[in-house]
Formats: sequence, C-alpha cells, structure tokens
Amino acid sequence: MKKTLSRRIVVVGAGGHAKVVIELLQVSGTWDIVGLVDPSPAGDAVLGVPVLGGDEVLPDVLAGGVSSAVIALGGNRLRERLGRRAQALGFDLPAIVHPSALVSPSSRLGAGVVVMARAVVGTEAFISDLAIVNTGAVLDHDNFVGIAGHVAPGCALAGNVSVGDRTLVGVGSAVRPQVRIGADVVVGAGSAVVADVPNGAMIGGVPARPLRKKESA
Ligand SMILES: CC(=O)SCCNC(=O)CCNC(=O)[C@H](O)C(C)(C)COP(=O)(O)OP(=O)(O)OC[C@H]1O[C@@H](n2cnc3c(N)ncnc32)[C@H](O)[C@@H]1OP(=O)(O)O
Repeated sequence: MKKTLSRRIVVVGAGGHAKVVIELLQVSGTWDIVGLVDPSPAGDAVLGVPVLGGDEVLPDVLAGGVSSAVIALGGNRLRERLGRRAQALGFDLPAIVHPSALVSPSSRLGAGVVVMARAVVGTEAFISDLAIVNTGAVLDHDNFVGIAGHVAPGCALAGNVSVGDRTLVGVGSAVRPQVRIGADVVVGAGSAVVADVPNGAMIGGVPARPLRKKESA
C-alpha cells in the first residue's frame, strides 16, 4: 500500500480556533502535529496534542527540524503579529485547506491562510497572508481579503467584495457585490453590508449601520 508522507508542523495557539485547526490538520492526512505553543493554555493538551510551552520554545522547535507553523489564533491583530514573528524566526507558514473546502484553481491563497470545512473561495479571489476563511463561508469571484482578515462561519460575500486588513466579517453576514470594507473593521453577526465601510468602523444590522462602541474600545 502506498504510504503518504506527512510533514511536521507546530500550531501556535491552544484555544477554540486552534482546536478546529488541529482537527483540520488531523483529517488532512498531510500534517503531523508536533505540539502546540501557548503562553497560557487551559490545559496541557488539546485533542491529544501536547502543549510544548510558550512562544519561547519556537526557536528550539525550529532547531529540531520542524520548519512549518500555523498561527491558530482568532484575534486578527495578534495573529498578524505572531505570524510575522514566526516568519522572522524562519518558519514557513503554509496555507491550510480543509479537504471539503472548494478553492478555485484561479484563486490565490497567501502564507498562513486557513480555509475551513465547506468554505468556498471563488474564481480569481485573492486571500492575503494569515487570513481565515471560516466554516462554510462563501467568497465568490474576485473577492479580496486583506492581511489577517477573518470571514466568519456562514458568511456570503458576492462578487468583487473587498475586505481590509485585520477586518472581521461576523458570523452569517452577507455582503453586496462591489462593496469595499476597510481595514480594522468589525461587521457584527448577521449583518447585511450594502455600502462601503470606512477603516476602523464597527457596523451591524440589516442593512448594516454604525454601532455604538464601548468607552474602552
Ligand atoms: C467560530 C467562531 O466563533 S468565529 C467568531 C466570529 N465572531 C463574530 O461573528 C462576532 C461578531 N460580533 C458581534 O456581532 C458583536 O455583537 C459586536 C462586535 C458587533 C459588538 O459587540 P460589543 O462591542 O460587545 O457590543 P454590545 O454587545 O454591547 O452591543 C453594542 C450595541 O450594538 C448592538 N449590536 C451588537 N451586535 C450587533 C449585531 N450583530 N447586529 C446589530 N446590532 C448589534 C447591540 O444591540 C447594542 O445596541 P445598543 O447600543 O442599542 O444597546
């Protein structure tokens, strides 16, 4: 029987998003997870994968011959920062795609992109480094997602939509064709985005309108 060669990878993060990424890697048949890196994990293992320690162990992991990493952190700014740090250390950040996802051959996935189960990345879509296309999200033709953007589960982005760097499109949202959502935006859960959104905004509702931000936000 033909033996599939697996590649070793370290997972940065040990929370809820990491759990889903671990399972994705386990079902992929491509990856052998050597461990998790998290400075304050809830336990000493997640889904049977041991926590190796905090970020300080990464150079030793690399020296041990593990040169691939996935940054499995839900926070967009943190994911960007730790992704760049891992790359600077010398890690390769492969794009990780669930076997049930549909990724167009004419689309492009940047370093460290994660595409979850049943997601669709459409024709000539461009997903930048460290972005997340979460479970069942549909990004149709010519979509652009910026660095460390996150399109949450069940979103539907029509053609030619642009999502800025570090922007979260909240779970179950829909976005009209051609709409440009700026950087560092939060689109609330279940929104319908029908017009362009400026950088740094928090919007929500149907149709989406600016939301009140907390004093500390
Ligand atoms: C697998 C995964 O889990 S992936 C994770 C994906 N994450 C998400 O989708 C989370 C999206 N987050 C939300 O929708 C949040 O409600 C946010 C970020 C929009 C707002 O959260 P907070 O800052 O805590 O605001 P808060 O809950 O206090 O609400 C502020 C106001 O906005 C309203 N509001 C909050 N969320 C929404 C929404 N999705 N749509 C419409 N209005 C909303 C509230 O009713 C409130 O209105 P008020 O000022 O009239 O009282």
